[in-house]
Amino acid sequence: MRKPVRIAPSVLAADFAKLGEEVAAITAAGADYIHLDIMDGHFVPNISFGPAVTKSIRDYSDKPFDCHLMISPFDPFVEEFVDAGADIITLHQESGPHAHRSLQLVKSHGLKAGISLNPATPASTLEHVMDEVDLILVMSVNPGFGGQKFIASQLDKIRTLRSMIDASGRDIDLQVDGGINAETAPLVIEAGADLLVAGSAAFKGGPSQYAENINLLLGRA
Ligand SMILES: O=C(CO)[C@H](O)[C@H](O)COP(=O)(O)O
Ligand SMILES: [Co+2]
Repeated sequence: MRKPVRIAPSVLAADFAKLGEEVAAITAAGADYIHLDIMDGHFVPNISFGPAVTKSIRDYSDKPFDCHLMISPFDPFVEEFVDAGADIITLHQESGPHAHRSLQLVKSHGLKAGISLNPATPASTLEHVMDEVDLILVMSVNPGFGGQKFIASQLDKIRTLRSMIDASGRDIDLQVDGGINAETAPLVIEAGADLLVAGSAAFKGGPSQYAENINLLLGRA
């Protein structure tokens, strides 16, 4: 049976000068997870923030911290994110040669382990790690920046992954990230996604708009 669709607002689009308050406000507005985009200026062409900032905002929400690590190497930083209060840590399939080992490393800390695919990476690359993953993240933009346009070719990949997850019989979240708004959210949900990341569309208009933004994305408006 399909899980209810949930929302993980990305704080990349929040006001960084008041990040704690922003996290509290988006939690109160109905966020299911808090999505944290970690960028290193090496794996992706942008730098965001790291474990120290993650830890500093941990107490502003009681929702799971969903850490999307766009970094290479990945393994040496896992423990710092565990200590910072991460609940889910997602690596990129493309960020190193040992994804299976990296997933096991995350799980060895008792956390949920996710794996993400860039737009050019096929679903089939996950065939042999299905037993290790708790979350699969389909990037519907090239990672590195918020506010980009949704890449429609990823809908087929979402459908393929939905079939792979259903066939596995395992409880795996199917997350989509990048360019999610009121127009694209229904498309990815129809294709099989059950966890939506939204940065710009969740945080637009300031705190008074956050609940309305989330309701719109989840089709409740
Ligand atoms: O991982 C990301 C970028 O690499 C972000 O989570 C994503 O881009 C969210 O921003 P938006 O909803 O504005 O596209
Ligand atoms: Co992200």
